[in-house]
Amino acid sequence: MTKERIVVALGGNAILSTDASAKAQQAAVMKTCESLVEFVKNDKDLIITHGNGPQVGNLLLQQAAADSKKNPALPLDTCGAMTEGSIGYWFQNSMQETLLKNKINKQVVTLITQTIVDKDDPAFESPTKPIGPFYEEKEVSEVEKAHPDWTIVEDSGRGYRRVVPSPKPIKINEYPVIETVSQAGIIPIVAGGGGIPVVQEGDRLIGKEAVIDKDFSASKIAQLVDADQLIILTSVSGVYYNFGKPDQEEIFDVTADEIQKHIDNDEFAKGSMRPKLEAAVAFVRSTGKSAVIGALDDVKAIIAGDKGTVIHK
Ligand SMILES: Nc1ncnc2c1ncn2[C@@H]1O[C@H](COP(=O)(O)OP(=O)(O)O)[C@@H](O)[C@H]1O
Ligand SMILES: NC(=O)OP(=O)(O)O
Repeated sequence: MTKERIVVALGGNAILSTDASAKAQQAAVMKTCESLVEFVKNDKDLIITHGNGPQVGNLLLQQAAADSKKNPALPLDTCGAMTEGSIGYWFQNSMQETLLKNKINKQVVTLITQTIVDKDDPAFESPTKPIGPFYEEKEVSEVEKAHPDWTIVEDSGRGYRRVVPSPKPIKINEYPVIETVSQAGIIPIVAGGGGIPVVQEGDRLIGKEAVIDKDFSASKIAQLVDADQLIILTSVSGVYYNFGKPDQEEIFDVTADEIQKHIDNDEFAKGSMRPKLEAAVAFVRSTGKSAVIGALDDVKAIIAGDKGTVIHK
C-alpha cells in the first residue's frame, strides 16, 4: 500500500518567537520538528514548506547596514535564496536529529526552489507582504527617513512593518525534483519563503524582488505532487468566524464552497487567515482532497482528526 503524502506549511511561530538570534530560532525549529515527526511515525510521507517573512526582512536590514562598494547589499531574490538555505539548514539538521532520536532511518534534504510568477502580476505594483521586524507607531517616521523607498503599513494590530510585492505562484520550477525525492522516501524541505520568485524569459529564469506567500506555494506543490492532504500549521487551533469578537466561533469542518462565500464576503484578515483559506480552497477544488488549518502544538490531535479546521469538497 502506498503511504499518504502530506504537504505541511509552517508559519512564523514554527521558527521565530521574539528572539531573532540563530540559537533561539534553532531551538524553535527543534521543537517544531518534535511535532512534525508525529506525521512520520504515523507512516506519512512528508513534504515540508515554511515561511521566511521575519528572516528575509532582517537579512535585508543587515545588507543595508553593510552596504559599501566592496561589500554591496544583495537584492531581495538573493536574500530569499539565502533564507531558504539558512532556515532549510535549521530544519534539515533538527529533523535529522529528531528522526534519529525516534529510531527512524530517513534522510532529509533542503531544495532551493524557484517559483515562477507572472511578470505582469499586479502585485508588483502594490506591496502587501510584511517582512522583517515590527515597528512602533512613533518609530515609523524615522524608519521612513532612513529607507525612503520602503512601503510601511500597519500589520493586523501587531505594529508597523515593511511590505514588499507578493506575486502569486504559477508553477514550482523544481516540482519534478520534489516528486523524485519524495518518491525515494526522503523528506524534502521545499519552497522556503514561498520559493524564490522568478519570471520566465525564454530559457532563462530571472529573479524578482518580491516574497511569495508560502501558503500559496504549499498549495501549488500539494496540487502538483498529488498530495493526499495539505496541512497549514500556525499559532491558532483553527479558523474562526468573527475572530477576536465576543461571538467568535471555531470552524471544525466546512466545504470549500461554503468557506469561499465567507472569503468573498471579506470576513477574513488579508494579511493572515485569508491567504491560508484561499490556499486551502485552491487545493481542495483542484484535487477533491481535504486541507487542514490548525496549530503546530496540536499535530497529534490533527492526525487523529480531533483538532484543526478541515476544509473539504
Ligand atoms: N478568522 C481567523 N481565525 C483564526 N485566526 C485568525 C483569523 N483571522 C486572523 N487570525 C490570526 O491569524 C494568525 C495566523 O496568521 P499568521 O500569523 O500570518 O500565520 P503564520 O503562522 O503563517 O505566520 C493567527 O494567529 C490569528 O491571530
Ligand atoms: N514567505 C512567507 O510566506 O513568509 P511568512 O510565512 O513568514 O510570512
